[in-house]
Amino acid sequence: MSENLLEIRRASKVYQRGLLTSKATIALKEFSLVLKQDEPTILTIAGESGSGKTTLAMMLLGFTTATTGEVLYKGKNIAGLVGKERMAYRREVQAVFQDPFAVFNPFYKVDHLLTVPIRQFKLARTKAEATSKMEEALNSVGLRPEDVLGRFPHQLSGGQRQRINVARALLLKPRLLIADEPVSMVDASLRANILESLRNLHRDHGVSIIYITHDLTTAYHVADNIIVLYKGEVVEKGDVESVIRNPQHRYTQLLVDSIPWPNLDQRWGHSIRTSETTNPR
Ligand SMILES: Nc1ncnc2c1ncn2[C@@H]1O[C@H](COP(=O)(O)OP(=O)(O)OP(=O)(O)O)[C@@H](O)[C@H]1O
Repeated sequence: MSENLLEIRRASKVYQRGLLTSKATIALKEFSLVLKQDEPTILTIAGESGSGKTTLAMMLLGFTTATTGEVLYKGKNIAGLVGKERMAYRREVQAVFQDPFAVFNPFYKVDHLLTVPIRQFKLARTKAEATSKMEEALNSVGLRPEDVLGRFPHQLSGGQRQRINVARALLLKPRLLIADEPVSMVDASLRANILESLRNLHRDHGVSIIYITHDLTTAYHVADNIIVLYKGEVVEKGDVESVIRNPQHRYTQLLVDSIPWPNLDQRWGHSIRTSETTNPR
């Protein structure tokens, strides 16, 4: 029997009242999920603003804990990981966030973002090995090392910065990548490129990806399966093709219908998915 890479068991997150309100917010309600170790997949978590997507990402990365329920990584509750296991989890579960600028320190050259994990996780024994790993990671996201290394973050485009983030994740050879709106702040012309880097990460290195987005178009191009969240609850799930072509829940229907599919498809569908047709519905 295959061991689970990730299992979320009925996780809920309740934010207690804020300064101006006495109401508690249920950001996520009894959310469950299983990803198998030997079946790498790309799963989209879709939903509009406030549906609980980021709360889920924060929970998976251990930045916030579930109010009830649990998150297990390779069978162990992440809240209880210590020592080597915690280190392995921190290395094997990586994230790429929405704002490609936020993770960079403006005072360091972009190399810093790559050399820190190499040092922290002891990924190379010599400087030459470190350089070759960095170059390999950059090449695999379609960047030429000579174009980006030695530069400061503001000297790069948003698309280049986000691809460096993906390269950083790649360097660590994660088992699971949490990509929270990774292309929503990137120029449309570069989106396909970055999403393709993510798919390559999945295809070539067996990385499972949880792709969090409000945008069903990119989800359709990138993901195998989808879970639709509405106000913290799962309203629909299944393989992305069936859910988008034939949405059952009213909310998913609204999400699908609000998108001008044909135009978006024509522009960058084919490089990412080979089997699609022009209009999914
Ligand atoms: N730290 C917090 N304290 C109180 N309420 C919060 C907190 N973080 C999120 N919430 C609330 O929880 C709900 C879910 O928020 P969350 O950020 O997970 O949604 P989201 O789907 O990621 O939205 P967006 O796409 O806008 O980022 C929202 O109603 C939000 O206001």
